[in-house]
Amino acid sequence: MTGPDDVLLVHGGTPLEGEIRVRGAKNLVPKAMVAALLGSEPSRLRNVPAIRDVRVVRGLLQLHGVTVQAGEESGELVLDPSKVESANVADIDAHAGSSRIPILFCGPLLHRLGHAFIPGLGGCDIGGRPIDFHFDVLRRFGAVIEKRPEGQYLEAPQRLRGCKIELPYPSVGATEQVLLTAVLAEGVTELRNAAVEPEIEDLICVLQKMGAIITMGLDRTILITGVEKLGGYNHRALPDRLEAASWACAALATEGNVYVRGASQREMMTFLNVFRKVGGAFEVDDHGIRFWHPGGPLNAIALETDVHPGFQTDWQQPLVVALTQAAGLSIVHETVYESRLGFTSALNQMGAHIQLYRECLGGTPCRFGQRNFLHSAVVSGPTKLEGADLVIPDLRGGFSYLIAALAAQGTSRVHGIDLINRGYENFMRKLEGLGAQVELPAAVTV
Ligand SMILES: CC(=O)N[C@H]1[C@@H](OP(=O)(O)OP(=O)(O)OC[C@H]2O[C@@H](n3ccc(=O)[nH]c3=O)[C@H](O)[C@@H]2O)O[C@H](CO)[C@@H](O)[C@@H]1O
Ligand SMILES: C=C(OP(=O)(O)O)C(=O)O
Repeated sequence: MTGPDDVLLVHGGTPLEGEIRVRGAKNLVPKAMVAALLGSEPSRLRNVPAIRDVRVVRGLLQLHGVTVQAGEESGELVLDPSKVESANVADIDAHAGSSRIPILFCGPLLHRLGHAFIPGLGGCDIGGRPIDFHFDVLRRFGAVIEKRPEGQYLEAPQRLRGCKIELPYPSVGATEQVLLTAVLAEGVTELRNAAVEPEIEDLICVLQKMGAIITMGLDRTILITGVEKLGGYNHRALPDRLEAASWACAALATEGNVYVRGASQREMMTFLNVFRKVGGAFEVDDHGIRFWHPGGPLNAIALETDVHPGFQTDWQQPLVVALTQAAGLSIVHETVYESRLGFTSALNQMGAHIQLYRECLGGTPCRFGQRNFLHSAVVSGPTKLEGADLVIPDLRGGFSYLIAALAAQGTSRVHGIDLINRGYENFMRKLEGLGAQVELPAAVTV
């Protein structure tokens, strides 16, 4: 919801300089919290960022009788699932539209209670984002699913049973759905065409600490041998490679120099290669990565987003802003989400030259080719950006607009900044710490 407090004035033209810290990954932490539901003992999750997706999951867990308390160290949560109980449907429904994580409660709740109610999902509006794979796999385990006006109601008439599954596409969420369901199902589950993103590996580490038996094979195959009971875990969440890359792009686009404490090379190798090809400089040390613009022109590139180990789609939007400053024609082919380039029209209003196409402009024909989706872009640069009135469309698009406004000449009004809190911890404080000229209008109009 946007209101006067949800607008940020950004005075562009100042390079971002300094240091910020990233904590645990948005795309792992809420899922590790859900995993705690499967245990018979408390779990400790460390390196938890203060972002909205964590708050949403905390609320849903508490509704189901899980106590969630702050631990001893900063960013530590202690989750005790010993009194899991059914929650009131109206209370769960209050979380409708808030995040994509509620769908991952299915398996754990079916194991613990024999039933589950899942509200309508939220998440970024970057494509249709169906959940058919999730329900197909849950049915294979033996769940019965009924669509009701207020959401989805699921039952497990008997203990869920392991099965053989092949995903039509290596979906991150559907892979996690299988993992969180198979670990306590009877017998063995074989998952083919699984997603293998670093956050999935980290979730597998969490589950293994709880007592699960999971083997990651070659060729996207995962084997899970169901066990009778799981304990708790003590885990430090892997760092947020998506947030780290966003700050890297902000450093590049503003001709700045930002040290991202906590950023980890291993999970960012594909991004780092692309960053270097574009002309960005970086240096890795034991505690993080420094990103900077080394001076001179940036290079145009051809880029396709893909499932891991390809170029992560969530890196695409911030990088496109940096590409508006590169000399020549860059090609961006978005193959994961059919509508993730709509944010570029506002960049064009700021002076960028970005043309969208329905064709697959990269080397790989994707699921969206020959259909009515503007999913390829040609970015021609470099272009001077001017401040504008911007309305944030989604999480990464929102951060990209901040980058564009910071790189632009003049002042931008960025509306809907609260959306950024869903995945970027303390972004306002971080921006100010890096010297960004930003102010909330409340401070301006008083
Ligand atoms: C909370 C979280 O972790 N979000 C991430 C997760 O989203 P999420 O898990 O929702 O993304 P998926 O990997 O499932 O989606 C990938 C593609 O599969 C399609 N699909 C997916 C499920 C399904 O049932 N049917 C179907 O058709 C989607 O429409 C999309 O085109 O992985 C994405 C891909 O790395 C990231 O961009 C998101 O940041
Ligand atoms: C698409 C994203 O997230 P979600 O799946 O939570 O909408 C994202 O983090 O960029």
